[in-house]
Amino acid sequence: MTTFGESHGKAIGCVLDGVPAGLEIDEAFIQSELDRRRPGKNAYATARKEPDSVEILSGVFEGKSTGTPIAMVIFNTNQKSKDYGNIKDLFRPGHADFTYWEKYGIRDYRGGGRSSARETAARVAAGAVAKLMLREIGMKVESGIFKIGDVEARKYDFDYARNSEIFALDSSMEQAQKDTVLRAKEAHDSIGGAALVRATGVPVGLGEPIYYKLDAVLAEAMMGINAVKGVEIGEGIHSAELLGSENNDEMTHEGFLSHHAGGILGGISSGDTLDIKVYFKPTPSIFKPMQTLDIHGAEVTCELKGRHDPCVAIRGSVVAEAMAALVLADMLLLNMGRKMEQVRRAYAQ
Ligand SMILES: Cc1cc2nc3c(=O)[nH]c(=O)nc-3n(C[C@H](O)[C@H](O)[C@H](O)COP(=O)(O)O)c2cc1C
Ligand SMILES: C=C(O[C@@H]1CC(C(=O)O)=C[C@@H](OP(=O)(O)O)[C@H]1O)C(=O)O
Repeated sequence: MTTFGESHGKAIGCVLDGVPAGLEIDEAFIQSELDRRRPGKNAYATARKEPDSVEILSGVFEGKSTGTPIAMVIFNTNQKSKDYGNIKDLFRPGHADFTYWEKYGIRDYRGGGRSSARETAARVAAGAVAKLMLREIGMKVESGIFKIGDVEARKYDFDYARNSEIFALDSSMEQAQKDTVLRAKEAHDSIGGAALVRATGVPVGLGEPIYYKLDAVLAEAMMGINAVKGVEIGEGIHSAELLGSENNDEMTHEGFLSHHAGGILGGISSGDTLDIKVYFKPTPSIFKPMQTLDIHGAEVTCELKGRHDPCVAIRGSVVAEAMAALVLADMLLLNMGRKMEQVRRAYAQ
């Protein structure tokens, strides 16, 4: 996948290459995935209202993939770029303004340009196609928010079906998480959070033993999402506190007796459910005055306008799902023909 476009430009989109021919492309499903990530839906998201209607430009004929690049476009409709005039010459603390300016010497300051997570809509469109492919072989990728600020769900048991309201299932926990977001928002501030991405139906054998380990590739894909600051697989950093006897997943004919490895051993999927925790920092653009520098090097106060998410983890979790689906789809294709019997079968006369 490659993406293009800026937050306040004409459009954003993606080109997805390598999709096998003959995959049924359910456009309604792709749109429904975009609707889950779409901004402007509720009090927990940025107020920027974008329909995020996706249009397929190529690679699909009579409802099926043709094996050629699938290009998709989403037009921007609600930029309100005037609100960003006051950040033209200054660097928002915590955002990419400073580094883009230093690196390129030119910056589309309207809503962060290319550094805005508006771009992630295109990833969700591509991820939806990957999900369609995974679906055909019984794989599913879902996510839920397990932590907002210090409000953390103890058991990660989400109602994935309510996928536009992705908080913990436990209703008192969900309320506490929602209250935490609204409190931060009312204080003109923002709050961090974390999502659990879960893939089920994953076959044994995805991921390469050394250079393209499944956990390494997933971590790179997750860290490539705006505002992601940490990724854990399975027990993750907590495993550093455990004894081997506590952390090992013992095996029986019924399967693994526990789930600390998170579905990956030696960089290769074990056939167990895949568990990836993705940690998002708080939204950098907040409505409290902050000290910063301008492009001339003067110390100035940054007072922001514009429309921003109070907690990026909520919509970010949908992006994390898309990235996981893309990685898994890649790994499925990479895993073809790794045994001579598969090669013989594929080329049998
Ligand atoms: C779904 C999503 C929505 C986001 N919304 C905002 C936002 O409204 N305002 C903002 O300042 N940052 C937002 N961010 C985060 C910035 O895009 C990100 O912090 C910025 O590009 C700097 O990159 P870094 O945090 O990875 O260093 C969002 C991130 C995601 C994943
Ligand atoms: C528009 C979206 O989210 C945006 C992500 C974002 C950022 O800095 O990441 C900043 C805000 O928009 P703008 O680029 O206009 O400042 C958010 O509204 C979207 O997700 O579709």
